[in-house]
Amino acid sequence: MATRTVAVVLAGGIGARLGAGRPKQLVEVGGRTILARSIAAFDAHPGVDEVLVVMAAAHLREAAAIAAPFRRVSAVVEGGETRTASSVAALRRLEGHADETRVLFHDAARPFVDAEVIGRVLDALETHEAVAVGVPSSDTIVVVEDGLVASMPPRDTTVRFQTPQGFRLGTIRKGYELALADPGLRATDDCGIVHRYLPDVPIRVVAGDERNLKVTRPLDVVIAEHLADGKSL
Ligand SMILES: Nc1ccn([C@@H]2O[C@H](COP(=O)(O)OP(=O)(O)OP(=O)(O)O)[C@@H](O)[C@H]2O)c(=O)n1
Ligand SMILES: C[C@](O)(CO)[C@H](O)COP(=O)(O)O
Repeated sequence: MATRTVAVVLAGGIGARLGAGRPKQLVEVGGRTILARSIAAFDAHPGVDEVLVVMAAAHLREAAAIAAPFRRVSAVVEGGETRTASSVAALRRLEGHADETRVLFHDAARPFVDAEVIGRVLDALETHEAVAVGVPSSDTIVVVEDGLVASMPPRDTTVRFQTPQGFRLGTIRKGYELALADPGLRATDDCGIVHRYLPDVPIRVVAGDERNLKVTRPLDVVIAEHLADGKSL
């Protein structure tokens, strides 16, 4: 049987930083919810077989209604308290899938992910077990400890991570198995799990896109409306 590809759309957050009074993925930009836009990108991609949506318990019904028209959505499942817990909820749902399955984790809050970015991740998964998406930073990135600059990596060695992040299912399962046994577990993304708990697994970084922004704060909605209008950045 051909290797399957599952896209996990992580929509389990509450959008505290946006402060819209409801989860930001339920907010409309250009007349369509952020969640619908994110699901649509994967549902329409020829390399994706199945889309799994993870949503906060209180909004499962709204998410199911938004997901209903998309034919590749297999389920809308309840997430957890943190993004990490929502990724784990998705992995539990994928327990019956083979280790070689390709799995893409995407922030529902990035509604302008496009087919080229998704395609680059899938292509890189042919040769790598873990793949990240990055864009160059125009700012200098520094590591700060106790209010003091601890290190300044040369800017041309840094990128800003976006999603989707892609993995062979067996690899990310193993990473989370080790992570969940660590009482000090803290991670902001799924590549962070592989980097920390499976340090021998190389994570390939492919080019992202500035339009693939994460709607996080009110200014991001202004930019998202601009992009939804078909305008360029
Ligand atoms: N418990 C959580 C927290 C976050 N996410 C998802 O992970 C993505 C990135 O998270 P973030 O931008 O931080 O979203 P929120 O947690 O909703 O935002 P905030 O931190 O401002 O509350 C989002 O699509 C969000 O819905 C999730 O699935 N489950
Ligand atoms: C996964 C991510 O989008 C990569 O930049 C980011 O780490 C998510 O962070 P958030 O605090 O959950 O928005």
